[in-house]
Amino acid sequence: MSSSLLKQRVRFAPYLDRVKSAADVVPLFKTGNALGWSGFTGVGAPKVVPQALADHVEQNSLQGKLRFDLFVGASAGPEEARWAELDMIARRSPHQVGKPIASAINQGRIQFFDKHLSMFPQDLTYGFYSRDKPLGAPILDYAIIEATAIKEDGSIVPGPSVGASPEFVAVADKVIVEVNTATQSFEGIHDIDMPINPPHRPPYPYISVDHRCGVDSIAVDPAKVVAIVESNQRDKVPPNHPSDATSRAIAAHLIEFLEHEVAFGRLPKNLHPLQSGIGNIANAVIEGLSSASFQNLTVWTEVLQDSFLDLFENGSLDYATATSIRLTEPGFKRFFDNWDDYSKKLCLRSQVVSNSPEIIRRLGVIAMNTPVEVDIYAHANSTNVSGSRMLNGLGGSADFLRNAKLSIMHTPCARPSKTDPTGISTIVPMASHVDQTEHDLDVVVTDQGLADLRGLSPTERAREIINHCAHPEYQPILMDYLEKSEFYARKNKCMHEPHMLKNAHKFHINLAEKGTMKVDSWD
Ligand SMILES: CC(=O)SCCNC(=O)CCNC(=O)[C@H](O)C(C)(C)COP(=O)(O)OP(=O)(O)OC[C@H]1O[C@@H](n2cnc3c(N)ncnc32)[C@H](O)[C@@H]1OP(=O)(O)O
Repeated sequence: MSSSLLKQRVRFAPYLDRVKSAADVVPLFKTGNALGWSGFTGVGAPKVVPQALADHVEQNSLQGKLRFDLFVGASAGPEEARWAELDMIARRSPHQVGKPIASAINQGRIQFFDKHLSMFPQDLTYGFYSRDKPLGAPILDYAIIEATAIKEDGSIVPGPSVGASPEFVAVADKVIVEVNTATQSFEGIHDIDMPINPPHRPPYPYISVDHRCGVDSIAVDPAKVVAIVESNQRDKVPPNHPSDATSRAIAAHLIEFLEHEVAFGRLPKNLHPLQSGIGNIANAVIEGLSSASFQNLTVWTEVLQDSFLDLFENGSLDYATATSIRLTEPGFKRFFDNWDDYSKKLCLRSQVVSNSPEIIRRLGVIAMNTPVEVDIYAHANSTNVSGSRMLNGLGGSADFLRNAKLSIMHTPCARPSKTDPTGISTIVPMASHVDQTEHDLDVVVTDQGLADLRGLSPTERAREIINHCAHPEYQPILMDYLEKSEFYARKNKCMHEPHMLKNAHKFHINLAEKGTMKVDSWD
C-alpha cells in the first residue's frame, strides 16, 4: 500500500509495483548475508527494515542464529545497537558509535575492522572483503539505502548523508530502498561521484569547497531494486554536551594560534577550509570559532554538527561541504526552517570525496580531531583505550590529519578515572596504540595550552608538549620520564627518540592497577 506522500517522492513508476512493507522483506535475508547500509554518523541510515529484522529475531529467539556482515559508511543509528544486542552482527566495518556495539566488539562477539573512511568503500569494491566467497559471488547480497526521493530515471536521492551508498549500490546483488517520507526531500543538496576503479579513474575535479560535478543522485540499475519500503521515522541524534570551561579553553588557545598564523602570513584572513571531527570537544571548538573574528570561512569536512549552523547564522561561514549533516532534532529544525539559504551554501558528497587525501592536500585543509591520548613525541591514539578497548574507530581522522596543511589534535589534558578526577592523563610517555604518527601532527592543544610541533626534533617536541599541554600534576612525572630516558639513551647512543621501554606503558599499567596514571617511581 503506497501513501500519497510515497507516490509523490517516487517518480519512477515501475518502482511503485515493488512497494512492500518492512515485514514483507524479512524472509529475503539469510544468515551470513553481507549487507551495506546507507548512513554516516547516525543519520541517513535505513530504519524500518533493520527494525523489522530485529523484531523477527527477538520474536523467534533467533539471537546468534541470524547474523550478518554489516558495512556502513560510518556509524548508523540506534538500529545497529539493537542488532548488536541481539547478536545479529558477525562482522562490522569501518566505524561505529554506541555502547552496545562497542561492547559487543570488546566482548569479541563482533569481528570489527577499522579502516580509513576514504579507503573503505573502494577496498570493498575491489573485492577485498569478500575474497573468501566463491568466484562470481556478489560482494554484497543486499544494499539497504535510505532515500528521500527517487528521480524519474530510478536513481536514489539520499537524505542527510551520502557516505558509501554509491559503492554499496554498485556492488550489491539486490537493493532495497527505504523512502523516508517523514523527513523533507534533500533533493539538490548532493554532489555524487559514482565509483570508477583504477587504473582508469579520472582525477576528482574539485578545486574549491563549492565545486560540484553535477550528479545529484545515486545511479542504480532498476532491475536490482527488489523492494521500495516506506519509512516514517526521523533520525535521532542525541544532544551534544554544552561547551564547558575545558572546551572553551581549548578553543581559545586554538583561535589565538590561528590568528597568529594569519598575522605571520601563513594563512589568509579567512583561514583555509576547516575540517572538524566528531564528538563533544570538536563541536565545542567550532562553537568557539563562531565567537572569533574570522570571516568568509569555508568548510571541507566529513561531518557537519549543530555548531556549524551558528557559523552560518552569524555570517562568518560562506560554504560548507561534508558527507553527512549530523544534526540534533532542534538542529534539523533550524536547518529546514532556513532550507532556501542552506541549500545554496551546503553540499553533501560521497565519503571517498569528502575524505580524499588528494583533495584535502590540494585545498590545504586545517584538520582538527580529538584523540584518546597523545604521547610526548606526538604519536596519537584515536581508537583503543589502554591499547585494547575500542571506542568508535579511526573514522576519517587519519585521512585528514596525514594530508591537511595544518594537522591539529585537541583534547582535555586529563580525564577522570573511577577514583581520581584527573586520573587519566591524555599526554602519556608512549601511546598505547598509534593511529596518527609523529610525522602527521603539527599541533597538539589542550585546555592547558598549545604545542606547535612544526620543525621540531622529537626531544624538542616532547618538551613543548609536556610544558604546554600536560596537566600540571603530570608535568613533573612526564619530564622525569623524559630526562631519565635521555640519560639511558645518551649512554646507549640512541638519543633520537629516547624511551625506557620497561616504563613506557607504566601510566597505563598504573591506571589498571591503582586507578590513576600518577606514577610514583620508575622501575
Ligand atoms: C566519522 C568520523 O570519523 S569524524 C572524523 C574524526 N574521527 C575521529 O577522530 C575518530 C576517533 N575519535 C573519536 O571517536 C572521538 O573523538 C573520541 C572518542 C576520541 C573523543 O570523543 P569526545 O566526544 O570528543 O570526547 P568525550 O570526552 O566525550 O569522550 C568520549 C568517550 O571516550 C572515552 N575516552 C576518551 N578518551 C579516553 C581515555 N584516554 N581513556 C578512557 N576513556 C576515554 C570517554 O571517557 C568517553 O566515554 P563515555 O562515553 O563512556 O563517557
